[in-house]
Amino acid sequence: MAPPLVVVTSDAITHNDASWSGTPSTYVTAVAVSGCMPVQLPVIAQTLDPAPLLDVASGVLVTGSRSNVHPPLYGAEATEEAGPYDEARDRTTLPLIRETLRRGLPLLCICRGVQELNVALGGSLHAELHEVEGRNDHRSPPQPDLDARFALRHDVTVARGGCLAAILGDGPVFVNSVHRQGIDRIADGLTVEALAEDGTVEAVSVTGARAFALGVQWHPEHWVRTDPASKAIFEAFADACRAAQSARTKEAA
Ligand SMILES: N[C@@H](CCC(=O)NCCCC(=O)O)C(=O)O
Repeated sequence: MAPPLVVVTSDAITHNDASWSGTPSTYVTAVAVSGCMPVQLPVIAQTLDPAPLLDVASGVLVTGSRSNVHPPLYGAEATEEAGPYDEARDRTTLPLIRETLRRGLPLLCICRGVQELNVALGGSLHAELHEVEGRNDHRSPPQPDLDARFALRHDVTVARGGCLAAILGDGPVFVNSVHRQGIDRIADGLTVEALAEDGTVEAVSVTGARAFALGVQWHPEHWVRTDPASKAIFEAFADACRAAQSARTKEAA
């Protein structure tokens, strides 16, 4: 059987003075090394309806990005300081998340992706997490060495008996941290799956989802080949995508 198709989100970027749509290769590579075929959903000025792609896909990966979710989408003010923004991405990913869940397709959301998941379902974000009383600074110092920027840096506590515990076990997990924003008001349809020691929500699942539906604030894609927890998350997602593909094949028979 051909590998399951996994939709991977993109960002609106500028490259060689032109508008491009793209995503870091680490996300595409993590999907591929997990045995699935990544298919990038482009972000352009005209909002694309993902339905034709979701009709043949077996999963969706919503990637991280330096850009921030546009604050009016969760009732906050779009100040210049709270940017950069990527409204074209927001217009693409929020409906994509809701449609993926409606169809019961596997969904993995990473960093900006978990923030989009929370906003798509009605939650809100802290724009500057490090300025919130009692919270740590979850940013990674900007540096050209990606392995240093995405180095594993702090423990998160996995909620006992939850979806993430079924993948990683109940103990602490050592993760990286490359985010300035974080979940504030958690959407009604989400269950907390992991917390940082300062109370920051580090992972959620979609309550009662028909398939794998997990969001993590850290970046398992970066260490998918070498870090057991990172690999386990992508393997569990890929297994869910293979199951979705098999179910679609049986339905079509
Ligand atoms: N912009 C959001 C989400 C952060 C995120 O997805 N980080 C990915 C890596 C960004 C980089 O390459 O620096 C936030 O800041 O919370």
